[in-house]
Amino acid sequence: MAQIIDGKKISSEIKEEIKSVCSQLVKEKKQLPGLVTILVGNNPASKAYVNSKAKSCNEVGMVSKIEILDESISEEELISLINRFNNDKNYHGILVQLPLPKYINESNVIKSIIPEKDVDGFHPINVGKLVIGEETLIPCTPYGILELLKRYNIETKGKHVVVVGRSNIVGKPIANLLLQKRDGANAVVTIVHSAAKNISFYTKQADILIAAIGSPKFIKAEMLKENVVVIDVGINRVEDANSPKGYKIIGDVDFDEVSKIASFITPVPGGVGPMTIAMLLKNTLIAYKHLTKNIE
Ligand SMILES: Nc1nc2c(c(=O)[nH]1)N[C@@H](CN(C=O)c1ccc(C(=O)N[C@@H](CCC(=O)O)C(=O)O)cc1)CN2
Repeated sequence: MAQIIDGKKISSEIKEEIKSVCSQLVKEKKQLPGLVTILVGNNPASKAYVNSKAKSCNEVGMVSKIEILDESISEEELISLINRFNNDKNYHGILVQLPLPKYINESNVIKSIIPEKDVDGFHPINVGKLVIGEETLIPCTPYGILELLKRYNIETKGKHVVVVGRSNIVGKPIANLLLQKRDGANAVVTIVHSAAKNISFYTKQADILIAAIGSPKFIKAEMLKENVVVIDVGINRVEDANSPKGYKIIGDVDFDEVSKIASFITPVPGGVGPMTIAMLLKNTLIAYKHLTKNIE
């Protein structure tokens, strides 16, 4: 039976570490790190994530602001708001909750955030730095996966990591990070996606499997080898008549079957998800440090 990788526990530990840094800043009467989160429209899941980010900021002692904008806002108005925060010294991190309404060009919006405040790590300058192995703000979910592997002492050097999914938020950045030699994981990486003719051919070779496809229970035990490490990034809402909410969250991996053959596995919920917010706080602290030079 696989050992559970407890993202909830690790994310709490990271938040405690950040909280103690913020307490020290208070003692030294220094400015506190600040994060502004921008939400366009009223997608219930996005609203919940934004509230959760603000709550976590408050818990660790960071300054936090939520800007909720009507779905009818124009791209120009959104970018002009971002520009205001680009120049606001109270906020060191700016995050625009995704997805955006279809009529707003996501790429234009991401590019309008100055790279120094881009705590999502989605700006092309930060993406480029990540790919060439330079220090930068790393997208929160991949950063969380690296932290889980590190804190569970899971060796990646020379291991074959198979990433299923090629999104800009998870698949591409985690593949690049795990590939890195200098200060990196030094793994052998394969990216598989929906156009692959025989996905199992690739997944069966994985020492570490990262599932980020957005398809409930897509990864089955017979697609994997014994003792594989399984990281499930999927967050899929499926109907559940037994839940008061009417739905439950499940991952991209068939947890019940796969946990019988894996050596380590992340659950959903409680695995990678909580790490996304913990690493957002960490990125806000890193951005603060660079912008203010207030911490060694
Ligand atoms: N600007 C961004 N937008 C989005 C990102 C992102 O990193 N930046 N990621 C996702 C949503 N997301 C954060 O924004 C996020 C997703 C899931 C969780 C989480 O803690 N999940 C829990 C389950 C929560 C539930 O019950 O609904 C878990 O897996 O245990 C946190 C943050 C898309 N948008």
